[in-house]
Amino acid sequence: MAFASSSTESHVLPHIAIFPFMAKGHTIPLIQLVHHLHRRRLATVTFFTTHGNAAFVREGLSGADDTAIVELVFPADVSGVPPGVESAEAVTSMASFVAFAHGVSLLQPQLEASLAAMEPPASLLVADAFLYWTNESAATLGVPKVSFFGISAFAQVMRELRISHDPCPALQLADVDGDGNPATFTVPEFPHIKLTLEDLMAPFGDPSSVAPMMELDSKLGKAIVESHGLIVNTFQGLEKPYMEFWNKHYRPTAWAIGPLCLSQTASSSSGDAGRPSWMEWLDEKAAAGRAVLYVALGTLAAIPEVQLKEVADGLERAEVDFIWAVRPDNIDLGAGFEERTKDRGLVVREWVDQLGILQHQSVRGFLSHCGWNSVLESVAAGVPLAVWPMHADQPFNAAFVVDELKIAVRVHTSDRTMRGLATTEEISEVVRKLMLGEAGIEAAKNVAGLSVLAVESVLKGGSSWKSVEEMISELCAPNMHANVEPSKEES
Ligand SMILES: O=c1ccn([C@@H]2O[C@H](COP(=O)(O)OP(=O)(O)O[C@H]3O[C@H](CO)[C@@H](O)[C@H](O)[C@H]3O)[C@@H](O)[C@H]2O)c(=O)[nH]1
Repeated sequence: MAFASSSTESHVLPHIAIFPFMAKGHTIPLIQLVHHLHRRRLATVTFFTTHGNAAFVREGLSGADDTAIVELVFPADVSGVPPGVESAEAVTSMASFVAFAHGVSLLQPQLEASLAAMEPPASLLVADAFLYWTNESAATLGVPKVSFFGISAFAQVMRELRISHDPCPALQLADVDGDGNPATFTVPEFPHIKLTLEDLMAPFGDPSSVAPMMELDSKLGKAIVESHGLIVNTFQGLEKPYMEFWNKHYRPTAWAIGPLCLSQTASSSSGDAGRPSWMEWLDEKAAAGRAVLYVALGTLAAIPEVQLKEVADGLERAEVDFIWAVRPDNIDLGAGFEERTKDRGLVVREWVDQLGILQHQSVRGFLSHCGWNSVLESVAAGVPLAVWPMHADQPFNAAFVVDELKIAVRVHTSDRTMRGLATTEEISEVVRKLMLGEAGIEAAKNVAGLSVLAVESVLKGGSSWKSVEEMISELCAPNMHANVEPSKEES
């Protein structure tokens, strides 16, 4: 228990090495974790990245100024990875995502050399589950290792239950019902949860990539099991049943330490750049008593232009006020769209402070692809969602926020697959339901309650506040170095 509650400088602080996967949605929460550790003086941190990602990381870490940043050299000539690509956002298909994850694994010798030279030695390595090979590095150097995966406890549990029940063959043979709805699998352990084949297979991307993605998935699943712990960016008030289920049936021990987005103070997230023009635009909307929809569809999925034009038409038809953080920045949203909607809408083609936008008093709804960070930020800000899952863990998140938490309405594609088109009519209808309908009012009421719990969990004495301390206390104890084999006992 040497490092518990180390709020004074008289302790020798543990030294934590943190290595995120090179994708914004995976790096941002670990940057936020550094701010948390820094603010509470719980540890000193060395943060690993590559040259191509260093500017983003340095900006994110400003304010946590005693953090050491180590820049590794991303390997050149990785088959299937375009030259110069060092972040998953630039990867355009699941096949190249697998190649990219392999390219990242080639950083192993550099990581190990750096860890071996670290002074003082690392007390703990926190690494993304996509960096499955870091288990071996940590074991070689005698350092305990914690996995971070960035998904919800719900998705983490559903991922395991999918493996143990394997309902996919039966669902493949099942017919759609008379209304065209796909067959569902009822999760026996949580009978209120119903999942479709699409929900279960979307984590592996388009059908042609299923085999290599499953192989990667099993490597990272094994790496999680063989870690000394699992960090989950969530909080008990949101996901208690799933955290308890995980800790009862699976290993390693999982700690709920979020929402990490609330760890980053305003000064560390907005820098010195002053108030951006879109925040001033939102101020004007608030002054005029207008409710604004925020639209952002993630950093990873490359959404075809034809689909984004449907979104634009849908927003125009819905006649709601909106701010849309669109990407890629050069996308064409259709002739005259921005001009025709300029009194109601604002299209932003830069990186924005998403949490800042969601926390703005004028923002009353979020049309999201349902990435877990976006969901948590929306919950933290008390903003109800319209969710349109596209791949990875997103369909699990959508089922959770729509069916269980009742804080969101669902966007459906015309063929009910993740790759199908969400039409102008669908976008318009769902957005109006969220911003103007009964469903939106109900979702807003529910999310407001969760927002209070989110804030409480990260305040002094809150469940996430305590979990961070417990994790460090348990894993950075001096005797961990004598025996870093994770327990093989089934719990
Ligand atoms: O202009 C922008 C755009 C994005 N963000 C932030 O970028 C993050 C995006 O994360 P998320 O909403 O989770 O989306 P993805 O980047 O798509 O996340 C990937 O990683 C997540 C965590 O593992 C998964 O849940 C998703 O399915 C996966 O696509 C959030 O913190 C946003 O606030 C900004 O701050 N400014």
